[in-house]
Amino acid sequence: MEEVEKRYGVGYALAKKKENSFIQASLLNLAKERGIDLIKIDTERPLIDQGPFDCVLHKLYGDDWKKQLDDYSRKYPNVLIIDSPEAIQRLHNRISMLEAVSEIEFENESDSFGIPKQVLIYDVKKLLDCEEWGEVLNFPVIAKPLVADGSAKSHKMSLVYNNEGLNKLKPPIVLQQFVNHGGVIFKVYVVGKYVRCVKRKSLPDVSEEKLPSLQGSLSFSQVSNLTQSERSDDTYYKAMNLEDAEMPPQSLISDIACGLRRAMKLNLFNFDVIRDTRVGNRYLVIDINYFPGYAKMPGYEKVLTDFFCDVFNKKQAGSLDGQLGMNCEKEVRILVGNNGLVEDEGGLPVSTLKMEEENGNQIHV
Ligand SMILES: Nc1ncnc2c1ncn2[C@@H]1O[C@H](COP(=O)(O)OP(=O)(O)OP(=O)(O)O)[C@@H](O)[C@H]1O
Ligand SMILES: O=P(O)(O)O[C@H]1[C@H](OP(=O)(O)O)[C@@H](OP(=O)(O)O)[C@@H](O)[C@@H](O)[C@@H]1OP(=O)(O)O
Ligand SMILES: [Mg+2]
Ligand SMILES: [Mg+2]
Repeated sequence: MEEVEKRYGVGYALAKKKENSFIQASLLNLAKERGIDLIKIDTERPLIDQGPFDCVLHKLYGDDWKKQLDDYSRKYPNVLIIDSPEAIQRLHNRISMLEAVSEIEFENESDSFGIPKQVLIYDVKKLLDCEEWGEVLNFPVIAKPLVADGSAKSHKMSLVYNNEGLNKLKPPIVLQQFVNHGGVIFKVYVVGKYVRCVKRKSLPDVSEEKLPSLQGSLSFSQVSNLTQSERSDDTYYKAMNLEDAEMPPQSLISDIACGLRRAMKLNLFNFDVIRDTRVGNRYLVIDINYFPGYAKMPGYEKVLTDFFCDVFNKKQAGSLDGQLGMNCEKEVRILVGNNGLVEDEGGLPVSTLKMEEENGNQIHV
């Protein structure tokens, strides 16, 4: 008798905008060819009445969705929820988000990494009382909403040059040291053990000489997500040349990616890194996002399909326990290049790195 190929169902629950960008025919077709069916979860109906799926992929907010996932896991203990809502939750707060960076164990002699100095401001009184935070931070600072819940409001930032610029801010906010970084940000996309680093344009440096002449503050939102035409209207960004920017060391990026994946127990995220121009070999993680815009990576279809195949192969081999293990494989492919949003160089693989990680007892994907 002919053996029937086993097929796997991945249910996805995404906001409309995300669904429109991520769920492309090219992804659906490639996954299908490899035995994986991506099936839309109807968020208007109870999750518990749908499927059962082998895996649930999701980016939705709120307690109701979390409860639905919990109930689903109870009913179908074998379903893989990628990723766990509890693990995703820490990325919804800009303090707990960056605490993950300090949980990375890491040895790298030539480069260092960390996060910018930052202070949590809950009320206007503390905000205007510069003595409260002035010992930690110097102007310019960036004010970021504490909550990162995917709303437009949560992306509204201000670059604050002086006391006058503080007046418009609405706590709770995180005041973060603005660090000159040459106008280039590195976005590192992680999909399980796969890591890709791309360059994007960022805020330009603020010179110490110019600082006294700058007025109040500058409001902005998702600068590194602007399209070419949106940006070219703005003289602000014209001076920067992305091609000239040197990439960060690959070993450093892969160490941080593996470390964050393990510390956060997340498989699908990206993080933003800047290089402190004053120090040169010091890198700072400034933001971590759950399930970012993968569709902007050329070839994302294969990356995601490989990831699903890995997960299901391991599941079939009985080496997954319903939770995805977080150890990095010894081989981590790092693709370094620009991505489609800016000047696209196709992101060809430049090296295969050997990692010194022991796999230990944990299961890994
Ligand atoms: N500490 C910092 N020093 C210098 N520039 C910074 C700093 N923090 C943020 N920026 C700039 O502000 C931009 C937005 O900050 P951040 O990434 O925290 O916001 P976000 O809205 O969460 O972004 P995303 O769209 O990636 O989710 C960064 O891409 C970078 O250009
Ligand atoms: O669509 P979403 O709401 O998930 O938007 C995410 C966006 O991806 P998109 O490109 O698909 O819009 C991401 O862009 P890149 O980092 O990949 O450039 C980043 O801005 C996230 O912070 C956003 O997530 P949020 O913080 O708002 O939850
Ligand atoms: Mg960011
Ligand atoms: Mg963000």
